[in-house]
Amino acid sequence: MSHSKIIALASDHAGYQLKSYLKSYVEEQGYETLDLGTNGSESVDYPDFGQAMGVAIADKQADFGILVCGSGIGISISANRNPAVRAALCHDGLSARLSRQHNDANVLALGERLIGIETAKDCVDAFLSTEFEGGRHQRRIDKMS
Ligand SMILES: O=C(CO)[C@H](O)[C@H](O)[C@H](O)COP(=O)(O)O
Repeated sequence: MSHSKIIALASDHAGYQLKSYLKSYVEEQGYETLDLGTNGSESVDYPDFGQAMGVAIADKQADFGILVCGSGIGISISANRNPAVRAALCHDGLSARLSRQHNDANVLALGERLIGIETAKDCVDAFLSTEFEGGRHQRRIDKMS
């Protein structure tokens, strides 16, 4: 099945393996991907990749983003400095689902050193299959803009 949506992915060195795995995972589901790096295990700085995600989302080069660093914390903080980004750091599928339903999150952040592959897949599946509910939640999103 092919999707019209483009998923941008970015990580630092500590998230590189999970980012690579998830890139293939979403491509197998028919999504187009935009890989913003990093491209190996050499130590790099997560703000460079969080900022790259912010630009990709702000410029509408991608519909959604997936960020990975060791904990997911640094790279999500970095991406959230861009006003176009609502990045949600998730450790379980329910959080990922709620981040879409209530927060209209457009970027999912994960910590490779904290969660396993199956949990990461649960998060991605929930994130990409859940719609924003709007209504009272839209009012709250508007207040953040
Ligand atoms: O930002 C982080 C922690 O808040 C990430 O986990 C980074 O990936 C981590 O800090 C990288 O650490 P390293 O010791 O340089 O590999």
